Amino acid sequence: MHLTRTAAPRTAPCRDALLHVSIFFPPPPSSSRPPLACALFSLRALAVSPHRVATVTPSFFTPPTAFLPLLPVFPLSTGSLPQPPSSLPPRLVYSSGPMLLAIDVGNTNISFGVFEGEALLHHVRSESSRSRTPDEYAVLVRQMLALHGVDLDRIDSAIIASVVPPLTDTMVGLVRRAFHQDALVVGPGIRTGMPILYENPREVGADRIVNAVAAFEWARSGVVVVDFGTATTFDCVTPRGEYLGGVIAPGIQISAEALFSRAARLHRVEIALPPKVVGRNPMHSMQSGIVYGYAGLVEGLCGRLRRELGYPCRIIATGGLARLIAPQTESIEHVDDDLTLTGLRLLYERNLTPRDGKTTTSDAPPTIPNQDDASPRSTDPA
Ligand SMILES: Nc1ncnc2c1ncn2[C@@H]1O[C@H](COP(=O)(O)OP(=O)(O)O)[C@@H](O)[C@H]1O
Ligand SMILES: CC(C)(COP(=O)(O)O)[C@@H](O)C(=O)NCCC(=O)O
Ligand SMILES: [K+]
Repeated sequence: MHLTRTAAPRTAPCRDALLHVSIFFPPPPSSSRPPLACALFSLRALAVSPHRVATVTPSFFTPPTAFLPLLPVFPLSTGSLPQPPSSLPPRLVYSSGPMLLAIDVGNTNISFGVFEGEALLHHVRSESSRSRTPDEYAVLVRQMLALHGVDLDRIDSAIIASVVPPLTDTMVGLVRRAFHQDALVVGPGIRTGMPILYENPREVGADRIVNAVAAFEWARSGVVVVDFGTATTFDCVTPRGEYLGGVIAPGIQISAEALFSRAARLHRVEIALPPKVVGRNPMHSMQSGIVYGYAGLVEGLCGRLRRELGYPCRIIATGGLARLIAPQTESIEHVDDDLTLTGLRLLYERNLTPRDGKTTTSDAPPTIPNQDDASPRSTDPA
């Protein structure tokens, strides 16, 4: 499908090591410094090593081409600014294009991701509070994004996946108030490109579909995605890219909370790796049960799923505690903290029209059926 969104800067997602830097400059007429000096000055002032700069997003640049001299700044800089190691060449991106706000509403946290093209530039989180109003969320999100240096005027589209029904409309309201846009909501009628073989596709959690879409894009084969959220979900995609269904298990944190609150002598412990499987105090004993017990749950379920599915499948994980559990398992091959946000971006792109670059849900058979669709099965031909 041809996309009409402004061509994206392509930056490899290497967020562990690299930073995305937004620098705010005074408009050229009022600035006494040339842009190149401004960039060096700003990075030094922020104590940012150029080694770690993945993208630089200059704001208030008019016109962008005036700042092309910035491009060779880091690779060529010598003297007080060190040369980047050859294994980590800085990837500088100069752009002032539109940005997409992706909102993932889980039962514990709401994640807000800002994409420019395929690059996730910023990621902020808030708790999933049902008592905040859309106005309160609008202020909160604008402030959080501004703190990250996001040029808020560039957010021209939004997509929401929510598994907390009362928060869905709140998020739609937030996007209207804060960004004057109508958000696309993942639900009945949107194109996913993925046939949904759940008995009743309307019952499956939007986050599970979003994860499945991103996981299949990653694997391009049969795949199981494990999301360590409030619940731990396992979602299976066939080698043909069909969503089959999966498993909902009690999440790690809520399982542990049940243990702490129901046993009189057990107090809350940090969910962390204990030194050994054999715990010799209450804290280590509980940590062992929680972490290794949960790793066992994951291994057991992945084995059963593999046997039942009968096709080779890759296994990818995401969610709050994925990085703690995944290394304790043999089945999980890869952890992607941003998998759900990536899935939201993919779904947004799949619902763009080539005509005007805005999303529509009307001109193709939906994958998540409308509420009045009597058929329980989805047959997206995409
Ligand atoms: N960065 C983190 N480090 C440790 N625990 C986390 C982190 N993020 C989330 N958690 C824990 O993981 C659980 C699920 O988080 P999250 O993935 O945000 O769930 P949901 O999508 O259901 O809102 C929560 O209980 C939270 O305490
Ligand atoms: C299973 C879930 C509770 C997971 O939510 P999360 O842990 O991400 O907050 C959510 O996807 C949900 O409410 N699903 C509806 C039921 C289903 O998917 O079958
Ligand atoms: K989630």
